[in-house]
Amino acid sequence: MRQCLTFTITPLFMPNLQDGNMSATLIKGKEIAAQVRQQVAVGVEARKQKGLRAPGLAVILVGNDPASQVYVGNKRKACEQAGIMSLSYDLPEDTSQDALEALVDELNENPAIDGILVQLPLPSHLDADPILVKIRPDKDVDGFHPFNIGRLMQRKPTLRPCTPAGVITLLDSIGTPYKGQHAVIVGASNIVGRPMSMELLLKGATATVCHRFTANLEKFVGEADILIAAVGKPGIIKGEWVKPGATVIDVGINRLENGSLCGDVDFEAASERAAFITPVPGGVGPMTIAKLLENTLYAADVLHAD
Ligand SMILES: Nc1nc2c(c(=O)[nH]1)N[C@@H](CN(C=O)c1ccc(C(=O)N[C@@H](CCC(=O)O)C(=O)O)cc1)CN2
Repeated sequence: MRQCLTFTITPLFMPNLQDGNMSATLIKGKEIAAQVRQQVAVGVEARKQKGLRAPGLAVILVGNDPASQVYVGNKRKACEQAGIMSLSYDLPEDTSQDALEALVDELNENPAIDGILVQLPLPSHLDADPILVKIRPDKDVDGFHPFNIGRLMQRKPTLRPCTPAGVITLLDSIGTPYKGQHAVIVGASNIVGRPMSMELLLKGATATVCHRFTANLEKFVGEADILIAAVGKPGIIKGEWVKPGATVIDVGINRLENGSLCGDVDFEAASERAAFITPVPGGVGPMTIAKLLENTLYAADVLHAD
């Protein structure tokens, strides 16, 4: 029986009920992510005390996508702060499929590496699927490999996709009851929407996934006790659609022309109706990185314990 690493997150807030007017309480993902990262740092230090090596993460970036460069830079910095050894591979835009797959093969065999991460999206001439399948499932700290997705489907999650796992930690932090609640996920991507629906099912919520062919999105959004917006279109969720008292988790990170970031939800209007809401930036994004570190420590402690 494999051991399971569980961390406790301290709630950071109380509901915000002022003069009978509901204005949503902010779920401060950045602060919760800092707690998770601190707990990972403690776990890494405990390994060192036992004379074990630091967990190792290989981070592969292909090309020059500016957003990916920011995310990868933040992942490497977070590794350093937690005491995780990170190996950086910054490959040119014209890297071939064969070269990338050969690098994954090499890292699969490297005993100092517990996790391999290929930053997405890849340049358009590369096919991500065969590369992600090549990563050994026990080193797949992104949780994208069919084996790890299958484990999640079977209620036996091992390495869980980082963003949905981070959303669950945020929902747990506010004491979400799940059972009897209707969770509506808008967006059906492999990275977020689909695994998010599985995570919420495992928690006992009734999960509905909406996508680009869904007729009457407003109706589904209006029925959501837990609303997860993961589309990547600024303001696609109107504030007045939100069910009063709902929990709104905005996974969308959209960069506007003026350089500022916004989510998929019309934040101001939704805050008037929701009980809890995540901001963008400072909500789900930092949790993705915190969960990556948690997965890397789990791979080292549990999957590579021998
Ligand atoms: N291999 C992967 N590729 C991608 C993933 C992933 O989980 N694995 N997810 C996204 C991007 N992503 C992680 O890589 C990611 C996105 C956003 C953030 C974040 O912290 N955002 C900040 C704002 C940062 C900024 O200034 O732009 C926030 O929301 O506060 C972290 C990770 C796609 N690719």
